[in-house]
Amino acid sequence: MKWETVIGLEIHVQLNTKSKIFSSALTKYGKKPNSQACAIDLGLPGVLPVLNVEAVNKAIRFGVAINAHINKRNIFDRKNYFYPDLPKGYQISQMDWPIIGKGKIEIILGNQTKVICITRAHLEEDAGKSIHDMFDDNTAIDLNRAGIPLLEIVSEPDMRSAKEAVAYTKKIHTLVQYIDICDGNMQEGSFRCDANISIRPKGQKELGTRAELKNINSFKFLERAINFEVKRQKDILEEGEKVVQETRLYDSIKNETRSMRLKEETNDYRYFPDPDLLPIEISNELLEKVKQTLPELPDQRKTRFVVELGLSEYDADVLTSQKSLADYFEVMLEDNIVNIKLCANWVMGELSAALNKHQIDIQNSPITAPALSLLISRISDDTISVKTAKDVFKYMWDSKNSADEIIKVRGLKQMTNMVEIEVIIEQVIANSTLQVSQFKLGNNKILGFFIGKIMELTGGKVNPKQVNELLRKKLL
Ligand SMILES: Nc1ncnc2c1ncn2[C@@H]1O[C@H](COP(=O)(O)OP(=O)(O)OP(=O)(O)O)[C@@H](O)[C@H]1O
Ligand SMILES: [Mg+2]
Ligand SMILES: [Mg+2]
Repeated sequence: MKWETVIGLEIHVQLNTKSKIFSSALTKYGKKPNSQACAIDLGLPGVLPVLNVEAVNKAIRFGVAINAHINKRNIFDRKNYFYPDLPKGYQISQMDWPIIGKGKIEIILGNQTKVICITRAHLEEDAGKSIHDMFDDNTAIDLNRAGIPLLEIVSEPDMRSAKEAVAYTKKIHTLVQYIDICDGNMQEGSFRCDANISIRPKGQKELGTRAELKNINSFKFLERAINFEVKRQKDILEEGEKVVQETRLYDSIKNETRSMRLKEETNDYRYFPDPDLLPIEISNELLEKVKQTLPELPDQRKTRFVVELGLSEYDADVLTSQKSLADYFEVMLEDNIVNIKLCANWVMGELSAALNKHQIDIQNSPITAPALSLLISRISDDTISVKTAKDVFKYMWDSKNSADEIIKVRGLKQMTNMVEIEVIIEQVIANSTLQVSQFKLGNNKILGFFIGKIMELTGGKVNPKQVNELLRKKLL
């Protein structure tokens, strides 16, 4: 039987507000357990939640950025369930009237574009955290996370493969950082997703039964978890059995998913409007204001890179996939607008590789954008060859000295004296009679041999293009 995979994602975006959504407790990550939880987060009797307007503004920013419908009147509901990390016995969320309604996200896979519909995005508070490994057999609860504002973005079941799900998630991950509503830190859990997966016979309209994989916090795990789950469900159906609707956990070490609990139905939560909170009313003025403060969005920036800077779609896509990467690149162009393509290549190549290898964010790069820009100018003005530039880059990385200082101190400037270069070329030709005769017999590849020798003798300090031309002349 041919099966079709169906995926819908719930992405939890932690909004980067200073204080919590309903209290003034701070939201900093990594603080001492329970040092950032106040009476409101604990749900003690007699307290009242007070809405943090910043969280509302940030949710609206998302809605405006994806051009979604915004519910100008939206309502907080109580979602009731018992769990030790939820002291109130309910989570404040939004059910029937979410702040953001329908919207769309466009993803690109290879050379195909696909639209993924967004069902809704609602505001809610995060729960606390159970700590199982600190007190022997006891479990402790840290409520620092309780009450941190989340925007849960729910997609339609529109994705058909793990790759599409990853592309969609990455797109949202990039966007929320561009519009500065989330720090995007997946390791710290600021951006995580639940993947709902089902399969159905190809051509069938009705959806199959879904399993929900909770709290996935890396793109790699998302892809692996979905692929594992799809295979598990296929095996079940092919055995003639039924998939059960349940919540599962992805174990990244064993690369498998395990059942956590049967999935609750919506009505198990006994949702009802929170009587402690007024509906949120969004005025046209506020909407207008948010629109005006929105920065250039990733797609717009990408288009500008293609149209105005002449970059390829691919390069523009890579460079704009991270706001900080695109910012760095644009600072380089301030002094180097003639070498756009070369700057792009160095950011995506040498620099990204070094940052990756040392696990450093581009904001903390030991080589700043103006410094790299200068290095590139030294390639384009023929002071050094590309090969030498790669060495200079390494010295810059380690020493933080400028390209010019390094070139000077290490004597790396390219030889420009043609007479000297000619002498070396003639010397190489004179010592390579066999290779010369091979060249004369039509073996053009042998040129590489000569170039290699010349590079060796000059320590790479010659311009390969010049050498190539001269060499051909001398060999004829
Ligand atoms: N049969 C299905 N196969 C795959 N995905 C599905 C299927 N049915 C629903 N989905 C997806 O599951 C997600 C459901 O999220 P939603 O927040 O609406 O409800 P929930 O998961 O039941 O509730 P909760 O927020 O409590 O986890 C959506 O992304 C939706 O597209
Ligand atoms: Mg949900
Ligand atoms: Mg869910």
